[in-house]
Amino acid sequence: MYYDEHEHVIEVTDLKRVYGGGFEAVRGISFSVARGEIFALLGTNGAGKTSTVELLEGLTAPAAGRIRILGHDPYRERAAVRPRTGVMLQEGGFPAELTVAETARMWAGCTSGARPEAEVLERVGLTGRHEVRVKQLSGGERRRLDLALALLGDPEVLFLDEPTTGLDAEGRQDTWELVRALRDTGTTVLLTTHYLEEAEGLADRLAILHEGRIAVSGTPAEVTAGRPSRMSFELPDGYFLGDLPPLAELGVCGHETDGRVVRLRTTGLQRTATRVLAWAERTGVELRGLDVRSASLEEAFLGIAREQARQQVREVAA
Ligand SMILES: Nc1ncnc2c1ncn2[C@@H]1O[C@H](COP(=O)(O)OP(=O)(O)OP(=O)(O)O)[C@@H](O)[C@H]1O
Repeated sequence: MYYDEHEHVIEVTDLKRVYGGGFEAVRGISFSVARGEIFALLGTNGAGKTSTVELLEGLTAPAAGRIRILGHDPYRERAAVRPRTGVMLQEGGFPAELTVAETARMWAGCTSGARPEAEVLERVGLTGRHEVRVKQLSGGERRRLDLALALLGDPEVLFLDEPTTGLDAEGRQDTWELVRALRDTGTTVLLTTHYLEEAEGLADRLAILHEGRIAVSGTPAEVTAGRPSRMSFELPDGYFLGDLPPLAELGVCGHETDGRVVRLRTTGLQRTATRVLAWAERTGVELRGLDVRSASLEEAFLGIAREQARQQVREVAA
């Protein structure tokens, strides 16, 4: 694996983006990505992911702050940066009448040092679809074509904006494997995604954006550390939450019930699970749909949204 934590291929400092009318979509964010690292930008809808990625791609100049891609300003020094980067946009927008092969050929014509089209189409699993028109491709196949075009120039830095949206489970796995293989040969990857399991499984480090700011960043383990784990189950007829041992004794820090379904949050999963199961055994009840999961990015994500909502309520009340 090629990974050099000292060589920052992407450096972002105090970045801001302001749209017409003065709306601040990106409000002073900073992060860096090392060579050979996969970095994921996550966030709620409208958090500012696409607005950030567009700045990194040099499509427009920031309102404030500094970006360096491979040591260059991607907007002012576009000619130095562009040939070394690959960009997979959310909507490729290719002519619908062209075939897959024609599209790749056209794109290769605009790409310096392009790899052979057939090789790149094979990498993304589009072999056998060369003569199909773009308009006849499924949504997932279109995403694969978008990815193939981003890879044509054998880029050092790859920007992927929601690369697996529209792909089925197998297509998603294939894309993840390909992205990992690229990373392992030294490609630096910055991706945005709505799928938390994608970031959890793929990213070396990530940042969760919320309303234009980075709410939390780090490795997936760092981001989930300290977040509660979850346990849920269904009680049999005639049993209620109050029949369980006291929640404090179970080490529970939060709970919800919905009829007989009980959801517990805990920072001591082993203790909680052991005591709940011991109670079930003693009482002779079967806990249906038993589900126990460690702290996950989903919990971190929901926690951030909850904290921000509470903050807003406090601000309105003040
Ligand atoms: N051209 C524009 N003019 C004004 N506001 C914009 C423009 N483009 C985006 N915005 C606003 O900026 C904010 C950030 O949008 P952005 O598309 O970057 O978010 P995102 O995190 O990529 O969201 P999503 O997950 O929904 O794609 C949103 O409030 C959006 O409405």
